[in-house]
Amino acid sequence: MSSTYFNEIWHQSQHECELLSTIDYERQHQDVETTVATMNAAVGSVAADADAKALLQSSLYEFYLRYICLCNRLEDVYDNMIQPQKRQLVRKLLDACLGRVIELKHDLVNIDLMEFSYNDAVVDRLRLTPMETELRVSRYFLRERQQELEFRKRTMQEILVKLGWLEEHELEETVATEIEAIRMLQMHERARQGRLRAHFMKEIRILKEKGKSEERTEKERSDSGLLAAMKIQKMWRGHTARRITRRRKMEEMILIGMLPPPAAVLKERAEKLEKLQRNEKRHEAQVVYAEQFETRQRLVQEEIRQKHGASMKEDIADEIRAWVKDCYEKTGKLPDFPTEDQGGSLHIFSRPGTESEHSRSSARSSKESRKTKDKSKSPARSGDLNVNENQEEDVSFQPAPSICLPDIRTEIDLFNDTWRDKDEAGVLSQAAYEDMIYSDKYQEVELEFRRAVDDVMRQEIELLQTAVGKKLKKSSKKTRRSGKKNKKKKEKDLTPDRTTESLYEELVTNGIIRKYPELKLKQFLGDKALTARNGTNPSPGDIRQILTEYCILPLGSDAIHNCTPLIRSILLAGPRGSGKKALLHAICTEVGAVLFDLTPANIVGKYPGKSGLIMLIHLVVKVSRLLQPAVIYMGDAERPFMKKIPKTDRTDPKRLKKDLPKLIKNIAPEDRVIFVGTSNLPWEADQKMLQSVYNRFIYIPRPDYGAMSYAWKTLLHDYSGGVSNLDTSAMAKISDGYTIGAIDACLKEVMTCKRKLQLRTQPLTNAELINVLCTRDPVYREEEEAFESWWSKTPLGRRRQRFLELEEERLIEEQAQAAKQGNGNKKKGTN
Ligand SMILES: Nc1ncnc2c1ncn2[C@@H]1O[C@H](COP(=O)(O)OP(=O)(O)OP(=O)(O)O)[C@@H](O)[C@H]1O
Repeated sequence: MSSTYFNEIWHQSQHECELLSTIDYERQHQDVETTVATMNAAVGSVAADADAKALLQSSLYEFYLRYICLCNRLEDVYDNMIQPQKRQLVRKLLDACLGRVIELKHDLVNIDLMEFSYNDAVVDRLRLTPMETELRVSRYFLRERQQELEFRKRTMQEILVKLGWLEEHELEETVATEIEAIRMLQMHERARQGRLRAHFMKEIRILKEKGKSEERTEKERSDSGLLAAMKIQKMWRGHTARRITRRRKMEEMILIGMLPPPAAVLKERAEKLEKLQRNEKRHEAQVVYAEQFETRQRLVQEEIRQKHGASMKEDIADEIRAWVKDCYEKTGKLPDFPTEDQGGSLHIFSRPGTESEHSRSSARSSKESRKTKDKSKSPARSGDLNVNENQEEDVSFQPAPSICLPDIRTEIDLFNDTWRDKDEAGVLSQAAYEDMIYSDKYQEVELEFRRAVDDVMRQEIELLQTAVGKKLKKSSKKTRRSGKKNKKKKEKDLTPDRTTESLYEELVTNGIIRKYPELKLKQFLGDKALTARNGTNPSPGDIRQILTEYCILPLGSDAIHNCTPLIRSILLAGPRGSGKKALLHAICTEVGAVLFDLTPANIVGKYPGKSGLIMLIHLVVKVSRLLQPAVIYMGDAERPFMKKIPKTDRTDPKRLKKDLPKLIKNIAPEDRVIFVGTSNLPWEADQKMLQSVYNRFIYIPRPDYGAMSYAWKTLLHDYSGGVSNLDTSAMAKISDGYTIGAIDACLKEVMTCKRKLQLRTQPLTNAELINVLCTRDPVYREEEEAFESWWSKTPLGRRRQRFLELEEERLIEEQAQAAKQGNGNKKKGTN
């Protein structure tokens, strides 16, 4: 597809984003106020309350879905667009929209009091398929860090080889040259011809020997030869006709989708598709143009500095002096010069060109302060559901004010000012526009010089004030603020003289940082739910989406992380084989994170003693901060908080009990680090402790029929190479209650190398799989109930429970009132 196509999509998306954000903005400022007022006023009225809530939910859900579709489109544009200035803008808009999706998600969780939100009516109204509502992980997370990730991978391999845990040849990726490949082909072809010739000679020899031994007449021999030839012909013709018919039938079945294509064809197709998607040429062009853009920016900036620097400084200084003089003449006093925080001399003059920049920068600074405020104080946007008891009682569902919407508006304004009406007809080059580089850099240089001139002017005014006899009052604000900063306790660095590389090597050597299998999130099989479900029974697609929103997006981009509610830790709970570790690996793979493993069994005997433990925590916190994004993992997350440890357990799981809450608290709001725990038995832990460590609790249930059927089909195809045509729907029904992990293990056991070779002559039967499957334990109803009951005791579960109880009480009250009224009316009627 051409750049013009993506340009068009971009313009359409901008237009839609403008519409969407305008309505969203208005809704935030008017709709919510009225809705919340209605909600608060309607304390006694069940119907009004429920209506208001439903209205708000459906409105938020609609925005949520529309933003998701928009983000997917913008992501596609960003991946394919080449022009660097447009890419810059699309990237900012994409990040802001992704941030808004996450904000809306948090609002929905607050309203639904469930981690998963559904609203079939909205999906139906927007005419969306479940696939369209799935948020895509941005490809730029990995693509723009490719070199860094490759370097890190190589370093890890080298360390592992040095330790002797990996074979050296695994390191070398043998890429054959063209000549080597031709030589190899020639060698094999000669060998093949040699084998054929040997075979042929052997047959001739056998025939000769036969001829000698059988003494027959010439006629007999020719008759029997003719007969034999006819027989062979007959057999061969029959065989080829059958083969052609079979092939045609197969092709027809594949064409109409009744059979999956053979593995080789599928692989070829997937490779072609991937190549097409990768669009390597566009990506190479992006890099080239981006480099050109950077070089031009640097050169233009230097040129402006040299050409206009002196006159710019003079003009600014003259302007300020004139202002001071003017003030002195009018008031008889020397004015106070605005501080740098206030914007310096920009605060005094609203110059064209500089004003917008100033307003934007001040908007940004105020936004930053808002962010820190929000992340540290406001529970509504903090992402932490472990609030105190009073808040737990609070079942109001007020959406929090958005931090991302102003960002979206800024980017839209920028687009409207610069790009919307730009005449690009006939412009085929994707190079950056020089005039834009010039004006951007001019403003930047002017700001830079203004700051320098402001400093000088401040000193000048100070001198003047002392000369006039009035001492300058120092800004008390600043000193107070710096005093506050100094009060902040700084963490002690236990390893000040060590390089990041040496710390990394130490942690890899000790197995704390570990290699993980590369697994994409889409490899976690299963679709999104087609219809609304209850909160504890999400589909695999819903789980993929929530982990994208809670973990992958904030870890993948700084911009998204800074504007979304902070989630420091998450607990994945589910039965054995439900894919908890697979999801952890998918999170790491999608963002290229470094994985720290603090599973109790993994740290046994490492960093012994109290000082050792302090060092371990210090190293994990420090290195994870240095090598962001990072995931700190703890398997068997319930074990540090278990009330009773079995005597057979020699892993000392309580070792980290006291330090875990501290470790989580040490994850600073600006760090792209997340703590992920997994557990099969979360109810065995002390719930208070568990809830002091984890911000979110996600239950991963066993798969439903749809996911199971899909998993059987996919896994069977992978294991058999597309040869087996087993009835997977029957298997999905039979294996109801098992996890996909159990199916995977079962297939691994049945599909041995020998069995795979026999598949063509001896097709796979259901009985073979069932025999192995029934040796494994399914997820029993009791276990499922234990998970559900455990989830209902998590902070969100408790809030939901409380809300349901209140609803029930109100409903009973309402019914009682209705009954009273009914009786009164009856009495009136009889009187
Ligand atoms: N939805 C799924 N899609 C694809 N593969 C899955 C899915 N669920 C589980 N698996 C596969 O099942 C196997 C076991 O999964 P995994 O080890 O992640 O489970 P787990 O929940 O961590 O188990 P345990 O609690 O026993 O450690 C893995 O090979 C994983 O890829």
